[in-house]
Amino acid sequence: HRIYWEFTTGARRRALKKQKGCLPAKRWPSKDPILSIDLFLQNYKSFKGNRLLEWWRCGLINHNTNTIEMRILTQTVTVTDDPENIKSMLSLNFDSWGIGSERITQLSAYLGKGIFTTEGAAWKHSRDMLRPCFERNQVADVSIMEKHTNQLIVLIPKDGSTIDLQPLFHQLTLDVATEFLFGRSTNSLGPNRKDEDVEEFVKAFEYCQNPLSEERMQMYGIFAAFLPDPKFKRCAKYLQDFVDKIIDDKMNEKKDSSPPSPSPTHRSRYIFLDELLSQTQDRSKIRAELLNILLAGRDTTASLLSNIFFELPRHPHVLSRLRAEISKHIGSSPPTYAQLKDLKYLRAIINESQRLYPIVPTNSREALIDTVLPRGGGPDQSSPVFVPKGGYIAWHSYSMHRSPSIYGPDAEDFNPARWLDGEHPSSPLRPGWGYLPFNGGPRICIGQQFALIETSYVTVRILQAFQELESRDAEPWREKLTITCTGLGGCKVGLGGFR
Ligand code: HEM
Repeated sequence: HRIYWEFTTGARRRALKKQKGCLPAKRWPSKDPILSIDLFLQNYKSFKGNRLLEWWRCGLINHNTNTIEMRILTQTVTVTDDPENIKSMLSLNFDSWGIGSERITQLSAYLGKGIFTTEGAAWKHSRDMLRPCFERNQVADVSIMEKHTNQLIVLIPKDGSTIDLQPLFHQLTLDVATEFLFGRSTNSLGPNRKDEDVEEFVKAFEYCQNPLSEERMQMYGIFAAFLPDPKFKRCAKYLQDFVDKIIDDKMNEKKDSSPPSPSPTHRSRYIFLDELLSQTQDRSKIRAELLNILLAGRDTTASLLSNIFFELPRHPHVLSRLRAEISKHIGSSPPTYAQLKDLKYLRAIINESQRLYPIVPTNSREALIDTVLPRGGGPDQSSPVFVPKGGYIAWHSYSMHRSPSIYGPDAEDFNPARWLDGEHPSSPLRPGWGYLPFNGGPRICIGQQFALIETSYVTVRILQAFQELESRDAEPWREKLTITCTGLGGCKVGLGGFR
């Protein structure tokens, strides 16, 4: 078998390496030459201490490289924060890379088969069905956001007492996403809210996204990752039942000859759930598509809002400049889409927040065929690196976004001015593939514009409503890493000067 392999696959690989001039990437040294147990334990300890992202970033810096190979237990992973390598995987060489069998297995277990868990024709079909939701005229209709943001503002204490905005942002983005995509909101912030159902749903989603929860790590320690998890199954079932209820309600509404329209704006909107129901009656397919899009649209924008309101009160000059921009361009009335697009400083704040705290700070792809990364091999890391079929590459936007070679010596500071031409030594800043909050290439985030408008809308409305914003948390930002990343301590603030 080995001789046959050397003459076929082996010979093909050697030829490819020679043709492209491939050299091996640096290897992260390990005390245990077989399973790298020491590296596994260091990863585990960093994850448990909520500092895995920093640990990886420091690893790359300390090894003086942007691309490094690491063996953990039975798997070899190449970690890179080199924009050229990321561009090659996500765009130039897109067809050679898949989202990875591990991701498909893990996410399908609770989401089913949808845009996040499929590839090829099935993925394209899901994406084509979703695309009309995010056309300009859909995203520009900010009326949905007004209603839900008002409901959130009602729930904020007006006397300046401390409130954690993070859970409220999670409810808000769920309410907005369900109304936008399904034509019917979970309305968890509304006056007649059925809190318990939505709370359970959010908890179940969070559990499934983070099977290595603190609860399980405390119970089983390092073995948590390898033991069966009955709670995961219960949570996955809860998610399915919750979404089934939305589907049933919609079907019943359709059966009813004169359905009460929830809002006049809906009649002209493209509603994703309506489109799904017109294409298939297969409940598991509909459910999977809904859960997939909820994974994307829910906690991502909530985490971004939470990070922005974490930073704003810590930088009074940034906050007052933003207030000045809002009063100049909008005043105190609800903003329009066009006005929001005009807020250059707000956009710089959003960019800066996503730079320092990317919501998807690390991601991976699996080689579908023998292929190469353009850089990272050899003593100066400038040669291509060979990646065999099945090889895993993890890229690290978190460390790329903090790289002084792209953002200058103050890369670790929160400074929105770096995004404004002429206001920072590294200006004009054009990081290209060195800035990737929404990914790039054919699988770029389809909800990017929607997320930016929602974030801008909510930020403006809260600042219009409250003249005072204070941080009530002395702790620095720390990561809470699941498949996305949010601030561990939430977003504790005091809001006053209500008008
Ligand atoms: C700040 C908010 C958001 C961030 C940072 C974000 C980021 C991302 C990233 C990095 C990906 C690529 C994932 C991968 O390839 O592995 C992605 C994909 C996606 N996002 Fe977003 N996203 C946000 C908000 C939204 C919203 C609000 C929606 C929809 C309502 C959405 C829908 C999607 C979808 C459907 C995909 C899958 C695209 C595909 O595979 O073709 N996202 N997002």
